[in-house]
Amino acid sequence: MTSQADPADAQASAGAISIRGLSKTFGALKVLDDINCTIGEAEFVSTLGPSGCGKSTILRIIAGLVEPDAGAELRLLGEPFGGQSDQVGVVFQTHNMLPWLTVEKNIRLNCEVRGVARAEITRRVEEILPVLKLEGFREKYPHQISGGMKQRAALGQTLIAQPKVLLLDEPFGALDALTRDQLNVELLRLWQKIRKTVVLITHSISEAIFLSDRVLVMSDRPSRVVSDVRIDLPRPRDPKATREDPRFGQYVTQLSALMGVH
Ligand SMILES: Nc1ncnc2c1ncn2[C@@H]1O[C@H](COP(=O)(O)OP(=O)(O)OP(=O)(O)O)[C@@H](O)[C@H]1O
Repeated sequence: MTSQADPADAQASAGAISIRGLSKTFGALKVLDDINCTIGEAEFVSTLGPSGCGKSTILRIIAGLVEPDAGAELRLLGEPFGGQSDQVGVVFQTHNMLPWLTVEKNIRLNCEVRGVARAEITRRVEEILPVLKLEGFREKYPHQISGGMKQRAALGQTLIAQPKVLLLDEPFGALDALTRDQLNVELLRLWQKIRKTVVLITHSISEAIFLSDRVLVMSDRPSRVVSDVRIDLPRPRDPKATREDPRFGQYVTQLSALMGVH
């Protein structure tokens, strides 16, 4: 995404996601106020902002789950938005696996309902399960696996449909700090392999820095993009080396100040 002050408008249509003049009002509550940004293809962008500022609302609009106010110009992969799209996959904080299906069957389901051929679904499952470290748990039911595994399976449910854009709404937010750190490392490894466009919502400044190419900072409601920070840390990123890089600390200081956290 580019900030509102960024003169990259000419390249807007080249991005995976292009948002111009996006506002959203729920009744009397103005949540989003003229959001403008572009997210490039294969870019990993995180969004930070105060609680309730509208981060999830932006994601839900991109996912076609919420209507923006009139006047917004939204493009997905160069095309005007047209509601929900197969090109977009979403993972929320809480998984939506069906309790009566195994991990594998839950993952297959997203393709089965789309009419993908059985053999092709099997091919994709065999590719995805090892990447998500779920091979040994394919026959387990959701209640038999840990919270971290459930969120990995939720990622699998989305990835199997091969979306070009991945929207992650605090996917590990409900997990303990250690599991969350581990899953972030795995997410990064996965992203380095699949290189999809990712938009992540998080409350964690260090998580945003560790994972992202750019971090967008939003203001309080009515919310705008107040800053767009490019994270210039080398990839692939090793957790220890990245956190020990002096620039990591500088980004923490910069983003903390922007967030009003001192
Ligand atoms: N469908 C809806 N109807 C009415 N109000 C809504 C609806 N969805 C969101 N809101 C309101 O819009 C505001 C922004 O909500 P949103 O969930 O997008 O914020 P957020 O930044 O993701 O919050 P958090 O960081 O706490 O998860 C909140 O005040 C919320 O109550």
